[in-house]
Amino acid sequence: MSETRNQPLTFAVPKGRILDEALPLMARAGIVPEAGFHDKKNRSLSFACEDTSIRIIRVRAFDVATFVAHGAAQAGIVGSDVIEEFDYPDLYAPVDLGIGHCRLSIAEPKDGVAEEQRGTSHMRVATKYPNITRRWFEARGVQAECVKLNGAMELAPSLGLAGRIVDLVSTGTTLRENGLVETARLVDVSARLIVNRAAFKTDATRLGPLVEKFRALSTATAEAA
Ligand SMILES: Nc1ncnc2c1ncn2[C@@H]1O[C@H](COP(=O)(O)OP(=O)(O)OP(=O)(O)O)[C@@H](O)[C@H]1O
Ligand SMILES: O=P(O)(O)OC[C@H]1O[C@H](OP(=O)(O)OP(=O)(O)O)[C@H](O)[C@@H]1O
Repeated sequence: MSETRNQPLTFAVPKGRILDEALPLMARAGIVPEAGFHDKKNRSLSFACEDTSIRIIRVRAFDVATFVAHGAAQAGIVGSDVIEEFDYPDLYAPVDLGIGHCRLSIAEPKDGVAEEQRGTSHMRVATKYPNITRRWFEARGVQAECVKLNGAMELAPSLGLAGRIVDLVSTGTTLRENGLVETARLVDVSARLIVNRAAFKTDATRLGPLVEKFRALSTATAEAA
C-alpha cells in the first residue's frame, strides 16, 4: 500500500476487554479519541482523534489483525493469541504492551472426559483457535479435530460437542463455574502493538516514531513493575 501522508493514519483497536487497559497507554502515546468514542450509544465505528493525523477504528479482536494485515489500518493493538492464530506474514508485532495478560489453555470436565470423547491419537476440541490448537496437538503426535466456536466454548463438553476445549483463561472463574479444569497451558498471552509491514516502510516517518513511543512506554511500565 503506498504512502498516504495526507490521509489520517488508521489505528485499529478491539471492542472487547483489552480496550480499557489500552486507552491510557494510547493517550500517553498521543492517541486520544474524540469524546463520542466513549458514548456507549454511539454506533460509529471510526473516530477522529485530538491529533487529526490519526483516526481510530473499533472492531472485533480478530478483525484488528485482519484490517492491519491487509493494510486497511496501518497499526493497532491486539492480543498475541490473535496474532498466533492468523500468523499473517504482513503483520509486524514490535512491542509487547504488557497488558491483557491471560493464557490459552486446554480444559476438560472435572469428572474426566466422556468415554466416547476420550481419544488418545485423535480427539475433538471446541475452540476459537483451531490453528494454534491443531499445531499444538500435532507437535505431540495427536490429531485434533477442531470444532470452531466464537464464544461460550465452556458449554461444549457437557453438551457432547467435544471432549475438551481450548480457550483463554485469566482468573479461572469461567472454567470453574462451568465444571471444567485446566489440564495444560498452550501459550501465555499479552497485548501487542501491531503494524502493517509494507506501511512501516512506506510511511516510516509516521509509524517509526509511533512504534518508538509505545516501546518507551512499555519499557517504562515493565521497569516500574
Ligand atoms: N479473561 C481474559 N483476561 C485477560 N485478557 C483476555 C481475557 N479474555 C480475552 N482476553 C484478551 O482480550 C482479547 C479480546 O477479547 P474479547 O473476547 O473480549 O474481544 P472482543 O473484541 O469482544 O472479541 P469478540 O467480540 O470477537 O469475541 C483476546 O484476544 C485476549 O488477547
Ligand atoms: O479465567 P477467567 O477470568 O474467567 O476469563 C476467561 C474468560 O474470558 C474470556 O471470555 P470473555 O469474558 O472475553 O467473553 P467471550 O466468551 O465473549 O469471549 C474467555 O473466553 C473466557 O471465557
